[in-house]
Amino acid sequence: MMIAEVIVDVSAYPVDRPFDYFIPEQVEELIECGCRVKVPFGNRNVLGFVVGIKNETDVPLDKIKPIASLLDIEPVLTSEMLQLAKWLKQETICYEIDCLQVMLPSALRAKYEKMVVLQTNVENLDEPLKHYFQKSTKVNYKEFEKNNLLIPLKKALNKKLLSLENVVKQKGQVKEIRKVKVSDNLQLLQEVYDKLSNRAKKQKQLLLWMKQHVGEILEPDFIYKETNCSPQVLQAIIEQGAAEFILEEVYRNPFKKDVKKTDFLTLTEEQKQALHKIVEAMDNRSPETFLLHGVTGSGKTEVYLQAIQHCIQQGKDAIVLVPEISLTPQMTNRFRSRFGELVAVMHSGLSIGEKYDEWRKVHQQKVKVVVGARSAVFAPFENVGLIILDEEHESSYKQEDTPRYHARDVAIWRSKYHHCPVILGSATPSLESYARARKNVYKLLTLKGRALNQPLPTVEIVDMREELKKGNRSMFSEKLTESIRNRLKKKEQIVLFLNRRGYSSFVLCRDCGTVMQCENCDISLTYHRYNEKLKCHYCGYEQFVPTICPECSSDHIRYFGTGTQKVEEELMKLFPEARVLRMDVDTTKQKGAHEEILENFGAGKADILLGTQMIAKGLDFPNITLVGVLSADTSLHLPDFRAAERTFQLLTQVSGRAGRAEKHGEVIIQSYTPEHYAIELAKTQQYEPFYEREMMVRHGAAYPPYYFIALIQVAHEDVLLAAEYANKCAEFLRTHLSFNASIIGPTTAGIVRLQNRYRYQCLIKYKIEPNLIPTFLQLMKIYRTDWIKKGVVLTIDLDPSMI
Ligand SMILES: Nc1ncnc2c1ncn2[C@@H]1O[C@H](COP(=O)(O)OP(=O)(O)OP(=O)(O)O)[C@@H](O)[C@H]1O
Ligand SMILES: [Zn+2]
Ligand SMILES: [Zn+2]
Repeated sequence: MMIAEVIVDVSAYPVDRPFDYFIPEQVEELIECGCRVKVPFGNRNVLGFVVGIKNETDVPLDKIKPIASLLDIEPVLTSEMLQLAKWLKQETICYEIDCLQVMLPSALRAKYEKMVVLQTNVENLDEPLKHYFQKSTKVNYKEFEKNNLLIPLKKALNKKLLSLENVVKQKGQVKEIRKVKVSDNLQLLQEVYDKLSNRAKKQKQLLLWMKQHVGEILEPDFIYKETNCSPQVLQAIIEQGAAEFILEEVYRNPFKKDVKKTDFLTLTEEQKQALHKIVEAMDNRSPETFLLHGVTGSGKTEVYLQAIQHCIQQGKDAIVLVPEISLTPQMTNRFRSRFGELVAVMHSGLSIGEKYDEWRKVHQQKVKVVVGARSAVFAPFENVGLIILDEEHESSYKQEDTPRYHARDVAIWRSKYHHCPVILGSATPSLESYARARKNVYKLLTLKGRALNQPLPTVEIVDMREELKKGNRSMFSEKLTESIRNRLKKKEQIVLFLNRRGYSSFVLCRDCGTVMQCENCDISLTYHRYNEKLKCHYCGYEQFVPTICPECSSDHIRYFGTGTQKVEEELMKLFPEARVLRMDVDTTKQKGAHEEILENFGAGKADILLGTQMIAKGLDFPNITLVGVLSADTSLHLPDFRAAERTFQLLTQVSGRAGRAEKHGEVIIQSYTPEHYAIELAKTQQYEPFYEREMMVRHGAAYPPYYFIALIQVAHEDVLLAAEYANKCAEFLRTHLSFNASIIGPTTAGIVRLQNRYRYQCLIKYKIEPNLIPTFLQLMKIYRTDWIKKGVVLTIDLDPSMI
C-alpha cells in the first residue's frame, strides 16, 4: 500500500498541511513528488501537489480516499522547490499552497491538455507505443491513459524517445492556425469526383485541382485564391472526405527580431577584479553573496555576461533577475546577443502562452540562461551555477501580495542549495545590502569608474521657488529651457524625466474644492486622459470625469497635476521644432510599444524622450547629453521610511543616462526642496555620503537596517470592528513578544479605507526576537480559525515597504 502526501489547493487554516491519499495501483510506478494530482476534498475534486510518498500512515485507513487522477507523470516541481516552499511559508507566514502556486507559470494553474511528442524514429519505440505514432508525431496523453500504457510511456520518456508537452486548453492560448490537408489517397479523390453530379461544377473543379496537390497541407486562403472556389465549396469537399481541416500549432516567439551576435569586451581593470572574485566563488562552489556596487555606466552588465559565460562553460545554468520596468528589449537583447538561443525571457508583458513556452524551455533544460522579473527566481533549473539580481535595490523585487517574498532572499536560499554565488548589482544599493557588505556578510565589489573612463555627468540643481519669484510659472526653469534649446541646436538627444511616484493628476471643483474620490477607498481618483476616465489605482474603480460637481453642481471642474501629456503640450509650445517621444503607462499599453519607442529614439528619430520611471533605468544611448528632472520632490513626501532613499536612487539612476559615450553629459534637477539631503547629495552622485547620512536617520528613528520591522494590518468594513480586532491583535502581540520588540499601534493605516474596508495597523520593530515567527503563526491560526468568520482581513508583512 502506498500513500501520497498532498498539499491541496484550498487556502484555509486547517487545510494548510499535507493530507494522505491512497495511490491507486495503476499509477504507483508513475507518481513522484512534485506531480500534480486531482484529489477528492470534501465533496469535490481539487488540484493538489504530491509532497511526499510513504508506506504507512497514522490516519485510520477507512478515512483515506484514493487519488482521483494523476495530472503529471513528470513532476512540475523539483524537490528543491518543495523544500523551498516549506521554508518560504515560514518566512512569509502564508499557506504552503500559495508558495507552490507562485513557482509555476499560470498556464499550469489553468486547464491544459497534455501531448506526447515523438523524439526519435518511430521504429525505436516499443511495440505497444509504435502504433500511435504511425500517423502523427504528437498524440494526446489521454490515449495512453485510456489504453493502460502509462508504464511503457514513462519508460520511453526516461529514454528520451518521447517527450511531454502541455498544451494550454484555454481559448486563444495555444497559437494554432487552421489549414487544409488534401487527402493523400488519389484513388479516394477520384471516387469522390466520380460520385459528384455534373451540376456540382465548382466542386468538380476543386477536386481536379486537389488531385494535383495530393497530401499537401495548404492555407485555405491560398486554395480560394488559386481555384476561385468559395468556403462553402471547400466545406462540401471536406465533408465528403477528400480533404480535412487540421490545426497546426505555431510556436510563439516573444522575440520580434533576431539579434546580432556580439563579442566579449576586453574588461577594465576594475571589471576584471570583480569577475575574478565571482569566478573564484563559482569554481569553489561557494555560496557567497556579492554586492557589485558600480556607478552608472561602469559596465556591470558586462561583468554579468562574462560570469554567465563561465557558468555555462561549467555546464551550469544562470538566472538573471531584472526589475520588470527595465526588462526592455534593449536589456534582454544584450543577453541574447551573447548567448542566442540559450536564453529564455520571462516577464509580465508576455501572453500566458508565451510565458508558459519560456518556462517550458527552462523546465526541459533547453536553455541555460533565464532573464526575467521577480518570479523568474523560481526558474526550475536543476543545476544553478549563478544567480544575478540587477538593480538589487528595486522595490519590485518584493511581492506585495501573498506570498510576500523578496526575490533576494529566495535567491540566497537557492544559492545555498546549489552551492553557487549570488551577485546583487546596483549603482545605488539598498541600505540593507550595503550595510551587510560593510559587515562582510556580503562581499563588496566596487566599480568606481565608468567603463570607458568617461566622467560622470555634471549635475545642477535648480530651486523652483526662485523661478516662481522671478515670475516663471512654467514647469521648465530658465536653465532647463536654455539647455534644451542648446541641445536641439547641436542635434544631441535629451531625456526628460517626470517623477510620478506618489503623484497623481486629480480632478477638483474650483467652486467648492471637492476632489473626486474613490467610492471604495479614501483616496483621490487619478485622471486618465486617453479614455477620459477617473481611476482608482488601488482597487481599479473607474468612472467618467463628471461634467458637474457631485457636491455643489458647479460646472467649474478642473484638472490638477502635471502628467506627461501636459508636459508634452508645453514642450510643443516652447519648442515647436522638437520631435518628442513620450513613454508612460498610456503610450506603452500596446504590446511592443515600449520596444518601438526606444528603437525610434535610439535611431535618432526623436530629439526628446519624455517619460516616467520607465526611462530611469537601463537606457544606454550614446547621443544623450542632457537629462532634465522636472520634479525631484514628489517621491520625498510619501508615507514610506525609504522615501529619501528611493528619491536618491531615482535621481542617480536617471542622471546616469547622460554622457555615457564620448560627449559629456549634463543633468538638471528641478526641485522645490533643494536643501533636502537626498537631493543635495544626488548632485555629487556619490553613494557613500548619502549612505552615511541616511543611516544616521534610520538609526535615530529605529528603522532598518538597524531594526527589522513587521507590519500587521487589520481591516474590516465596519470601522468599530476593525478597531476592536486591531486592539486584540496588539494585545496578543504584547503578551507574546518579549521586551526586545517594540509594538507601535494600533494606528490607522496610511490610507484609512481601502476597497471599502477600514484599516488599522501595528508596527513591530525588533533586533532579535526568537518568539516572532511562532507568535505570528499563532496569531494567524486564531485569525484563520475564528476572526476570518467575522469578516476580518488580517495580513502580516515581514518586510513592508509602505508603512
Ligand atoms: N570593458 C568594456 N569596454 C568597453 N565598453 C564597455 C566595457 N564594459 C561596458 N562597456 C560599455 O559601457 C556601457 C555601459 O555599460 P553597462 O550598461 O553595462 O553599465 P551598467 O553599470 O550596467 O550601467 P547602469 O547601472 O547605468 O545601467 C555600455 O555601452 C557597455 O557596452
Ligand atoms: Zn463643487
Ligand atoms: Zn478604490
